[in-house]
Amino acid sequence: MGDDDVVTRIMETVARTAPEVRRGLVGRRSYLDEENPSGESMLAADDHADDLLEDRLTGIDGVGAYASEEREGVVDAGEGLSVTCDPLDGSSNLKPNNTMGTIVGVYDAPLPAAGRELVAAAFVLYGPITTMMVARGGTPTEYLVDEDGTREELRDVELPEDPTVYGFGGRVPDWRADFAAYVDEVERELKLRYGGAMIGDVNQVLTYGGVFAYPALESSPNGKLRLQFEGIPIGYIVEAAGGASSDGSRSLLEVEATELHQRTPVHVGNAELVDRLEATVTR
Ligand SMILES: O=P(O)(O)OC[C@H]1O[C@](O)(COP(=O)(O)O)[C@@H](O)[C@@H]1O
Ligand SMILES: [Mg+2]
Ligand SMILES: [Mg+2]
Repeated sequence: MGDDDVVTRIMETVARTAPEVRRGLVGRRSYLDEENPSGESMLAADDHADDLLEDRLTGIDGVGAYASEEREGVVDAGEGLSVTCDPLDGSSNLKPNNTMGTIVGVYDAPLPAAGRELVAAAFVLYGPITTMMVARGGTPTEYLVDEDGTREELRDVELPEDPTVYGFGGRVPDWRADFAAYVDEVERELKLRYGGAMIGDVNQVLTYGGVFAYPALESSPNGKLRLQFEGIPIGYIVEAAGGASSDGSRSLLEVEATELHQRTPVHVGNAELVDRLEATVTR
């Protein structure tokens, strides 16, 4: 099977697993007595989604490695492409029954790998309906995911030219002065839409235009989000939709990946808003 067919199988498999992940949320809203490699508490739902995705994705002929936010090392699955997952992005939203997602990256290289090695990226959004966004070279396509995991193509996604929304993570007193100055400008022009799951917040930016950031913090100079599982796939999708991504000084796709669980500041959205961010903050 050529790499292109393997990517197709990966995307079909993620879609087929999505309704199972969604059904598995029920009854898994409690925290385990465990931390993930980033030192964060894990919900039973994080663990369950990770196990499901690992099982299904490593079963594909042509997938050689699986890694996720929820496990320390890389699972060896033989020869082939490397798949990364954030099995549940925004899982602290499960308790208040709010939006969450699954983020997937496909790399043609051993992990950790930089953005230039990415061949496709996708996310599933568990909102009022289940949708999936897939980017593999061209403009991203949004799909509706049915209850049996089949996909119906909805639209090609390009960022609207007139942005309207913003959402920024982290506690405001923990923001650096340069980022706070940028926010001061942006909030005069756009309206706040922050839901606490990057995937939901980024999808609002893809829909309405604007900017999402989880910036460098005083207490955490590399921010919160993970480059491999979150930053690179989301940067790739937003850039494919005509927008831009940045760690504060360069595209997220240009950041070197030295550790599997390394963190990075994440800023994505309309190019003009990301350019202005880069001109305002120092990194
Ligand atoms: O609770 P905070 O600090 O606002 O963090 C929210 C951010 O953390 C995340 O939940 C991190 O992702 P995980 O849920 O996959 O750990 C993002 O989705 C979100 O943008
Ligand atoms: Mg996440
Ligand atoms: Mg997660």
